[in-house]
Amino acid sequence: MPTCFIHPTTLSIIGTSKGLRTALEGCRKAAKENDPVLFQGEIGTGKLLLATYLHDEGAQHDKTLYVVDCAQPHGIIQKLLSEDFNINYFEFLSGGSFYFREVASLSLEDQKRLYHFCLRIEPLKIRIFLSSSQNIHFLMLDKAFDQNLYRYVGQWEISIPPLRQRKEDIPLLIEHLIENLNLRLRKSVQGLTPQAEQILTSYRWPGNIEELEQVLTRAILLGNEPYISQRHLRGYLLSSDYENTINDVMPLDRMEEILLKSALERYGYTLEGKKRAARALNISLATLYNKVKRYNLNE
Ligand SMILES: Nc1ncnc2c1ncn2[C@@H]1O[C@H](COP(=O)(O)OP(=O)(O)OP(=O)(O)O)[C@@H](O)[C@H]1O
Repeated sequence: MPTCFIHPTTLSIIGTSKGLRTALEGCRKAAKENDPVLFQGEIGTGKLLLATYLHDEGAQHDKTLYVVDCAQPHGIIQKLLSEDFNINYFEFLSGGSFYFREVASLSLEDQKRLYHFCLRIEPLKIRIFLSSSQNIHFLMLDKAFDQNLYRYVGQWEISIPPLRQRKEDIPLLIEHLIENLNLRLRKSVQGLTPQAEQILTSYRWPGNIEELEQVLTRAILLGNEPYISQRHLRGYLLSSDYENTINDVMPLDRMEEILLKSALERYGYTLEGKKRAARALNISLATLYNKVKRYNLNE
C-alpha cells in the first residue's frame, strides 16, 4: 500500500537561516493558490516537511496529503500510471494534496504518463506537489525531464538549500532532535560536548537533516551517557567527509577556538586541567584564561 499521510496538527520546522526563511515564505505565498508546486533540494533537506506545511496553510488543510514515492520501482506509482487506472479510486482525496517524491527517478516515459495522470485527475481538485533531489533545470538541459511536466509545475518552485549552506540551523536542529529523541527513546541526553558540536557543525552532511537525525539516534542509543562526545560520532559520519571536517580551511581564530576546546576537553576545565592545557598549547596560563574568556569556553 502507498503511504497515506494525514497532516499533523503541529509542525516543528526548526531553523532561522535565510535559505529556510525564503523557502517558508515561498510556501506561504503558494498556499494562497492551488497550482502545482515543485520542491527541490538534496535528499533529506525537508522537502516533504515543507510540503506538509504548505498543505496545512492552504485550502487543503483539512484534507489528506497523500505521498507517492516515485523512487520505489514496484510501488503504487506503476499502477497509478497505467492507462486503465480508475481515477475514481482517488475520490476520497478530493480537495487534498498529492506528493510525488523523487519524480526525476521516473523514466521519461513515466514522467509523460505522470503528466497525463495529473491532467486526468484535475476534476478531483487535488493539489499536486512534486519533489526532486536532482536539479530539474539541469535535467531539462540534458533532455532528461519531460517538458510538459516541467511546464505544468514550473510556476511554483521552492528550493531548500543543503544543511552545509545553512550551518546556523545545525545547533537549533540538534537541540530539537535531541529533545524529540529523548522522548521517543526514553533517554535523558543533555547535549553535546563542545568538540562533538564542532564536528557536527563543520561536517558536510551529504544526507542533510535525515542524516543528522540518524547520527544522533545512534549516538544516543549506543552512547548511554548524558553528553554525546566525539567518541560516539566516530564511525557514523562518512569517513571522508569526517576528514574534510577536520582539514577544512577555516579562519585562524576559529581554528584557535577549536584547538582550545579540544585541549580543555582533554585535560579538563579545572585549574589543574587548564594549566596542563596551557602547557600543551605552549601558551601562558594568563593567555589561556584570556582566550577562554574571549571564546566563552568555560564549561
Ligand atoms: N527544518 C526542519 N526542522 C525540523 N525537522 C526537520 C527540518 N527539516 C527536515 N526535518 C526532518 O528531517 C527529516 C527529513 O525531512 P523530509 O522527509 O521532509 O526530507 P525530504 O527532503 O523530503 O527527504 P527525501 O529527499 O528523502 O525525500 C524528517 O524527519 C523531517 O521532519
